[in-house]
Order: sequence, then structure tokens, then C-alpha cells
Amino acid sequence: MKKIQSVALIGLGAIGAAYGSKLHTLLDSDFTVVASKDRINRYTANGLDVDNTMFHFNYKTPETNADPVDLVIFAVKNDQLEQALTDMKYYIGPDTIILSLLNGISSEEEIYNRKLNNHILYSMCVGIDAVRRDNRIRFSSIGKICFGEKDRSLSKDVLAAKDLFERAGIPYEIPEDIWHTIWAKFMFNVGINQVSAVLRAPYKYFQEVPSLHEWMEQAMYEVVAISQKVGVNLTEADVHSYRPILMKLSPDGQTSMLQDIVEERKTEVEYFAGKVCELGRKYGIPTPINDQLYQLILIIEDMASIK
Ligand SMILES: NC(=O)C1=CN([C@@H]2O[C@H](COP(=O)(O)OP(=O)(O)OC[C@H]3O[C@@H](n4cnc5c(N)ncnc54)[C@H](OP(=O)(O)O)[C@@H]3O)[C@@H](O)[C@H]2O)C=CC1
Ligand SMILES: CC(C)(CO)C(=O)C(=O)O
Repeated sequence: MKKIQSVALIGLGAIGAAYGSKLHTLLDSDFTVVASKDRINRYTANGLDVDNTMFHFNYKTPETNADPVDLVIFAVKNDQLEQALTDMKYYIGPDTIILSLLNGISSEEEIYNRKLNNHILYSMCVGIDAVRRDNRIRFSSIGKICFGEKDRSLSKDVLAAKDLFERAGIPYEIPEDIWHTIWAKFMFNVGINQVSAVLRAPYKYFQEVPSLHEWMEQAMYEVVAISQKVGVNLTEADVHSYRPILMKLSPDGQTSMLQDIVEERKTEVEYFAGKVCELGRKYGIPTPINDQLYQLILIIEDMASIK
């Protein structure tokens, strides 16, 4: 089995810093964070406080020449992926395994379309409730990284990533059907991220207010209906499987989309409701809840853009 000895990550935000801190502890200087000079200046000014430990990572700018690494991890937001792919050009060689921790159902395809190599694993993370404020990253649980091959094979790349996560102490799962797992997570994000963004609601309201929980699940059921048309076949059981996951998230924690709203950043709405409405139109499935959420979140973004 190929052993992963060098890793490069782009996107040192809530998710990247949480999992990156584990990889830095294991690999030290063989773990590289790629970032622009401005970002590096920010990271080095005060260090990065991940879960109450101060980290100083090994930073490189995208312009610095480097050799390809064994594994590249993308942990940026969806609309930052195109630039991030360009920035990782030195790090991805013909044998580099590529892992994208982004939510949504499009990042692997976007990476694949760049025709970099044939080592793209499908992946996502779940159960992590990471929040980023300035140079502090906090989470009550690090959750787990789910990954695998789309064709469900237990390939050498899958085994190499499994071995790395075991050495780094990163919880992981290799589900039987990673594409189904990614769609189920997408379904959850379509519900919880968007409703939390519109209502500015941390997790406790989803845990304690039945009417809010119900609205979230109504948005999720629109994804279930679409999934049956595209052959992914999510069911009510998939919706219910997220209830215990939700109950374990930190009551005061915020979804990544709510964090974007609070910080007045662009959200991932195009990759959640935007995608649901697009697929709904394509397959003739009504998506009234997501139509509304889409409009509301775009309006909130527009309101934030005028000062
Ligand atoms: N937060 C959570 O609990 C979870 C998030 N996710 C998903 O994970 C993904 C990442 O989310 P999250 O970590 O919350 O997002 P963040 O916004 O916290 O992190 C993204 C980071 O990427 C950095 N970045 C963007 N472009 C580049 C670039 N070209 N070079 C270097 N750094 C770059 C940003 O830097 P800067 O701020 O300087 O622009 C930022 O630090 C999203 O798809 C999200 O939906 C999945 C599960 C849980
Ligand atoms: C809801 C949550 C925390 C689940 O892991 C998530 O994926 C996000 O905030 O984007």
C-alpha cells in the first residue's frame, strides 16, 4: 500500500484548521498550507488558535515552486474552489490523491473537469460544528471525514487515506456508497444551513423548536424528491438519520452559512438552494421552500452589500 507522507491543504478556515491541526501534529513540515501572502501575514501575526492550542503551520504561497505531494486537501468554500485549484498547481502531480471536504454535490466534478489526474476521492465531513472567528477555531466535536471511490471500490487511494487518518487520529468512515452519503449531507445542509441563515438561528433552536425543525425538514424533503429522479434514492430514513447528528451539535454553534451571514461574506446558497431549484426545474419537481430560501438569502446578501 502507498503510504501518504506529504500533504498540502488549501483553505485554513473552520474545517481546514480543524483537520489541518491533526495533520500538522503528525507530519510537521511535511504538511503544507498554501495561501496568499496576505493570508500568511494574517496567520503568522498571531498564530492560529485551534481548540485552545496555538498552531504555526508551514505556509507556502501558490507562486512558490514545489514538488507534488501525496495528498492534496481542499477546504475552501465552493465559490473559492476555482481559484484554489489554480493555486494548487505545483502540488498536484499524476499520482497525488485529491480530497475535497466541501459541502454540496459539485466540487468533485469541478475538480474532475480540470483533468488533473484520476485520483479524486469523493468525500465530505459530518458531525463537525466548527466555528471560525478571527484567528480562533472552535468545535465541540471534530466529527468524521467520510470518503470513498464513486464506483465503491476499496482502491489503493482509499486504503492510503484510511491509513493516514488512523495515524493522524482523524475519525473517518468509508461508507458503502459515498455518493449517497454526499447527497444525504447535501440534503441536511439544504435544510439546516439555509434555515439557520435566514433566521440567524444557532443549533439550539433546531434542537428545541419543533416548528423550526419542521421547516428545515420540508426543505430537505425537496432534495429527497429530486434524488429519486437522479437515481440516488434518498428516503425518509435518510432525513431521520440526521436527527441524532443534529442533537449532538453544540447548542450555541452556527452553521457555516450562518457564519457567512454574520461576517457579511458571500454564502454557498448557489450550491444549495441554487442547485435544488435548478434540478427541480430540470426534472419537473416543485421546490417551493427552496425557491423562497434562495430568494431570501440572496436578498440578505444584497442588504449586506449596501452600507
Ligand atoms: N464549518 C463547518 O462546521 C462545516 C463546513 N463544511 C463545508 O466546508 C467548506 C469550508 O467551510 P468552512 O471551513 O466553514 O469555511 P471558512 O470560510 O471558515 O474557510 C474557508 C477558508 O478558505 C480560505 N481560502 C479561500 N480561498 C483561498 C485560497 N485561494 N487560498 C488560500 N486560502 C483560501 C479562506 O480564507 P479567507 O477568509 O482569507 O478568504 C478561509 O479561511 C464549505 O464547503 C462548508 O460548507 C462542512 C462541514 C462543516
Ligand atoms: C451543519 C454542519 C455543521 C454539519 O456538519 C455543516 O455542514 C455546516 O455548517 O456547513
